[in-house]
Amino acid sequence: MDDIDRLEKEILVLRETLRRKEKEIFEIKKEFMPKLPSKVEKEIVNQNECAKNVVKISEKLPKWAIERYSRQILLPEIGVKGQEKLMGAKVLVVGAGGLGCPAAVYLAGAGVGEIGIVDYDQVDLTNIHRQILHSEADQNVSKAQSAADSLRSINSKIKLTPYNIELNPSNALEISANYDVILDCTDNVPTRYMLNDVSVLNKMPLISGSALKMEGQLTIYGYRAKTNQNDKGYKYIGPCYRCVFPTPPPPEAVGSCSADGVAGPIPGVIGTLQALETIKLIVGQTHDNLLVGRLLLFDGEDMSFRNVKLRPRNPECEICSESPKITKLLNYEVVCRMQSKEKDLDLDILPPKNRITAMKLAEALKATNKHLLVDVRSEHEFEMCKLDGAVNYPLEKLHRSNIDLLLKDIRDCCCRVTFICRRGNDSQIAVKRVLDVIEDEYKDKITDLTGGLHAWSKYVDGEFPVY
Ligand SMILES: Nc1ncnc2c1ncn2[C@@H]1O[C@H](COP(=O)(O)OP(=O)(O)OP(=O)(O)O)[C@@H](O)[C@H]1O
Ligand SMILES: [Zn+2]
Repeated sequence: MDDIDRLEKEILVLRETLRRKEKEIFEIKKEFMPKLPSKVEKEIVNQNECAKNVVKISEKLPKWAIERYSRQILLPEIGVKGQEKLMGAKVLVVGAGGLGCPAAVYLAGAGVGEIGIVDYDQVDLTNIHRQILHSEADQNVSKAQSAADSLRSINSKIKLTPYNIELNPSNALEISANYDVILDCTDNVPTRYMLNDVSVLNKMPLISGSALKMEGQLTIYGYRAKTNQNDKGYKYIGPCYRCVFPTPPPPEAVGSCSADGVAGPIPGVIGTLQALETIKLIVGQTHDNLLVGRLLLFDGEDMSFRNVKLRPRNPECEICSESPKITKLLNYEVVCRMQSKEKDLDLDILPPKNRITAMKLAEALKATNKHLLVDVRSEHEFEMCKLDGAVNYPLEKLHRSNIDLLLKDIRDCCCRVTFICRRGNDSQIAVKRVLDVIEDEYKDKITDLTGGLHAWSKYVDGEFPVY
């Protein structure tokens, strides 16, 4: 009996050992088995499903896009949704110059789905210090084409359409209708008014930049936002360009890069910020964060950025009011009384005897050294390059009060006098002013150099710089 008891006890101990060993094996196996969801674990699974939804959205963005644009997708301001919007957006950049080049670089870099670039001009050596999409090898190539080629090398995943044409009232509405946003990167008043009217008529925001000398400006015109009060669903928040500037400025008050100069980084800063505003607008930032109803002023001399409030939207505005007077595009060169393209037009205000060609002047200068050359360009330009022996009387200082000094020079010289400028128009104005006051005996001896220093460089001395 004792033996039976002892054996039964041994079996119990062995069973206990077996259970323990089985538990150990179970614990080891559990590490490699999927967990069964508890209540808490179920919630985690649900969250993961939400995460899966986010992943599902981001699945619209292919791997290459997530990798390529990751640095901006990481920003809460852009994120996956913002990137999708950027990739679906169509932006028209008008002008592939100082502003258009940097603006387009950042738009292409950000992956804006379609970029149209309009410019009628060809690349010139004087452009390259600021128009960063063009290189020396692109001289005389269409700017629109050169810009599109450079942008393609920055981002081959986007659609680029170069328009090697002048945007004008006959084509502007049709071309821009293919886009969501317009960037005004041009340099002339008629085109500014036209782009404003295009923006209002086609209901698309206009990101407007300008840069001259050491200063730049930036704002957004024609910005509309969703509203519930209105059946149409949208209303204007800020002004349009006409609300702020109902009438064009007088032609003489308008400067240009070719006449007044510009430091390359100025349009670089403004064009870059045009791209930033465009990106913010596309990803859906509200007007509080955008330059709507305010103008950003950048002064490159003291490095200040200022915001000034713009005039509010004009309820009587000719184009963006409830009952607009302007319902189609106009002839903006006539309305603004100025040309959109800088053309080498001859003022032709002098009689032929008071004009001399570059070739004739070269012969006359060879024949005698008693020929006074009066250069009426600015002191700056005169310092840049001048004809041998020329004296400088800038046109802006050539008024009745100080013209006497010049008349004395002419009388003392008692020989022929030729007035010179860059293209041959200011020199005619100077000759006219002098002819109006000088004695008759000197009148036949006074001429202007037809076509100015550009003609001198073309017909006499190819080494003379053209700028
Ligand atoms: N209506 C228009 N259609 C197409 N392109 C335009 C229009 N108006 C202006 N542009 C373009 O806008 C660009 C403006 O560039 P930017 O201000 O740097 O001046 P630019 O004309 O290249 O140089 P510069 O004044 O020194 O000769 C130019 O390339 C010009 O050809
Ligand atoms: Zn308006």
